[in-house]
Amino acid sequence: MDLASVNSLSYEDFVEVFGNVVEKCPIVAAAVWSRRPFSSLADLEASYNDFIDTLPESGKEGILRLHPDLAGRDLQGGTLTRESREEQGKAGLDTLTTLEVSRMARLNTEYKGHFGFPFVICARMNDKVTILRQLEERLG
Ligand SMILES: NC(=O)N[C@H]1NC(=O)NC1=O
Repeated sequence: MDLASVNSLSYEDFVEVFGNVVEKCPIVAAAVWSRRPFSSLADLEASYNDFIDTLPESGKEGILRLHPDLAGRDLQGGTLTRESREEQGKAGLDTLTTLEVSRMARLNTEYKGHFGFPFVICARMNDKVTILRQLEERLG
């Protein structure tokens, strides 16, 4: 889809295409549609970033809270979005041992109890070793 096509999308179609750029937050796409026409892909990306940056802390925390746990019940239950399924799969989180799943669940629960939102990391740029290391480091 070229830029002219993106800029000519109805807001319904724009949300259909770009609604999960921010995991489970189609409202961001619905809001960003108002900023068209986009002069480039970078401009579209910047529009997303600008919208999120202007949210109050509670709004940013709300976006984090809609992220599925890594190797969590959504992955185990097959209810991840396509994007998250691919991302978590690339990190090898879909082939953890039972013991590793339990350890992730315990650490995720501890993290959410401490911070009030889930541990969020770019899974496709990590693997199960670095993800577990980062999770433990952030818990201190
Ligand atoms: N909790 C968390 O980081 N989840 C997201 N990260 C990612 O790359 N894919 C996800 O599902």
